[in-house]
Amino acid sequence: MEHLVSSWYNNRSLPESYILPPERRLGNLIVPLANNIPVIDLGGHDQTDIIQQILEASQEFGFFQVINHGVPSNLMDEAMSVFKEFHALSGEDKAIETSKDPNKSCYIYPSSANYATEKFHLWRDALVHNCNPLEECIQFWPEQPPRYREVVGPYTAEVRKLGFRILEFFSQGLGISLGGLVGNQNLVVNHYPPCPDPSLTMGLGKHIDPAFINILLQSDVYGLQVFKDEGWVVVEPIPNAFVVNIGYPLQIISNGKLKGAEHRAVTNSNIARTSASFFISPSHETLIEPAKSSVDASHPALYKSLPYKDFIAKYLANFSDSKALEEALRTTV
Ligand SMILES: O=C(O)CCC(=O)C(=O)O
Ligand SMILES: [Fe+2]
Repeated sequence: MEHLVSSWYNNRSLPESYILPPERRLGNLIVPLANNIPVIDLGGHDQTDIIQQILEASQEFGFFQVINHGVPSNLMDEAMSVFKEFHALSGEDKAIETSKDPNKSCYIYPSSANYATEKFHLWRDALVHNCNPLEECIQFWPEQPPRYREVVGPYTAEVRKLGFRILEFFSQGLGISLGGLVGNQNLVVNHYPPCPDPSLTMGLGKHIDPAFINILLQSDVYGLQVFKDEGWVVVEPIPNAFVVNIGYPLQIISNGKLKGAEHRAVTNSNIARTSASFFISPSHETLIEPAKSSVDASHPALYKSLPYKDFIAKYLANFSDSKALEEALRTTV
């Protein structure tokens, strides 16, 4: 646990191993606020209209925010509080609280999970655990802070319901049933402590998620950025909203119509930022391929057909190079 950033960062200058290579540095570039990422009201009754808005946002940005989504705001606030309390525990306590499952369905790591081999480290700690089936997983979750399970259990159950509702909108919009293809549902609680020099470091580098969708709880601290039209824009935190982004599998299933948007999380020097990603992913055997409804004579299949586990192997092998990943997944015609 000694490598967790939160275990050692206090009053330290930036260690060399956290400094990005020059071509990846942010410098003093000011990134503008994204003023047109759609905020979709899920409280309305016109399902066709909601589906249309979700599809348009996913085509244009791969990102949208949702409000009136049904997850109680006090549950969101309490979940964020216990996530912060968890990351404030000592390294020793974090080790104890994440070692309850011998099969390691709950774990914590610094940086990118490739700490030993990566060229530079990220300014981030991540707690990961499974969320489904809840009754089975919850016994392996942290018991510190004392309210962790009591709060995060109902929180993940509600976010899961929301996630399946959004997947159903995609299913109707794309003409394919996604609900039956779901496998893993897990929570990743990211923590980015205040950083001595945000211009030289990265919280979470540019990536497209490998899940169907991510339902992200951002705190009120800025840090999430999306790549749009050759530039980065900031996703503004909106009280009580969730950020939803689509991952590569939906880009492939929609035959490139929907966009798995590239995004990253930057650090800041004043205040810690905590975010919680709820990923809904395909099962290992699910064939990730353009849906028949997305392919016709004028829209030939752009992507190969791969079981999700093979998709993941290609994803991991090309993690740091999005062009190489796209090439590895594309058909050769
Ligand atoms: O911290 C954030 O806002 C982004 C998190 C993220 O992209 C991820 O967990 O995949
Ligand atoms: Fe992500």
